[in-house]
Amino acid sequence: MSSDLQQFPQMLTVAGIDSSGGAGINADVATAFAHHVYPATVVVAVTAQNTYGVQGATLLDTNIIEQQFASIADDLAIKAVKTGMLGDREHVEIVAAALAKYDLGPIIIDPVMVAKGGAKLLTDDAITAVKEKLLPLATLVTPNLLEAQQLTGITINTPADLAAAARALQALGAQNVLVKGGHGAGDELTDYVLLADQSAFTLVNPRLDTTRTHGTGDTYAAAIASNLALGHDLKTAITLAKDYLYATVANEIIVGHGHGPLNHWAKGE
Ligand SMILES: Nc1ncnc2c1ncn2[C@@H]1O[C@H](COP(=O)(O)OP(=O)(O)O)[C@@H](O)[C@H]1O
Ligand SMILES: Cc1ncc(COP(=O)(O)O)c(N)n1
Repeated sequence: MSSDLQQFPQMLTVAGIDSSGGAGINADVATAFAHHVYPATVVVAVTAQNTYGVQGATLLDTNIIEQQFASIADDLAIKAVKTGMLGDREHVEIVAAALAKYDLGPIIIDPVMVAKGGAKLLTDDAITAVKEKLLPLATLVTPNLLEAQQLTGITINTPADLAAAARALQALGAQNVLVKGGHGAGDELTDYVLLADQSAFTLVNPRLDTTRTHGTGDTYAAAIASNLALGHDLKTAITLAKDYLYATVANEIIVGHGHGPLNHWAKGE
């Protein structure tokens, strides 16, 4: 049973733990399980948070982060990796170095900067490191509108701005770009995808009237990584992930009293 072909599909999430279970690594693990994909984890940060906000965060020692990567790379057969909360410049650089060192399959970079409640999950001085060290490694980068603006310096008001920002992210080194539209105005939310071959498409869905959106970005990127680990091509992986994400928002579960978590079981089985 040593052949790679016989290995169960495996993905890796490199991110922070959310004590309330709805975002970060917790969301990624739930998403991978829902896709019948085995999740491994490199814990970068531990947060104290709930559906009201983030009450505390600690970044782990960089040595144990490097060791987690080495342990996983020595044994598992990771077919796709995603990153989430990385905290500060030093941790962005450690993670980028490990992603460059090991072959973990396609790399999905979710450039998490600010939590739904407004807490900063990435220091300002780390943004340059994200641009210079992480984006050149990215098979796909998945910023929300605010993150796309921060990374490119382009203010996004129109579809033309959105396309320009996606092109600018490609110019920074990301092969493919998904700008998420959850922070947009109006009744419809539009995600914009620019692929490596320069083709572009949008994914449009109605805005659901809910505050239970804690962990949407993490869940989306983890679903894409899971679909890639299952062998889907990138466009299919994104499209299937969007359907999954929509179902997790549409089929509410009641947990907590603020921005509640998603229903990761929404697709059944
Ligand atoms: N209220 C909502 N109804 C339906 N889809 C939503 C809602 N809020 C967010 N989403 C979807 O979740 C995805 C991620 O949302 P977004 O807020 O842009 O990113 P992030 O969670 O990283 O801040 C997007 O595809 C967006 O369409
Ligand atoms: C550990 C961790 N990682 C990521 C997020 C972002 O999730 P959201 O934007 O939905 O609050 C979070 N709140 N906590």
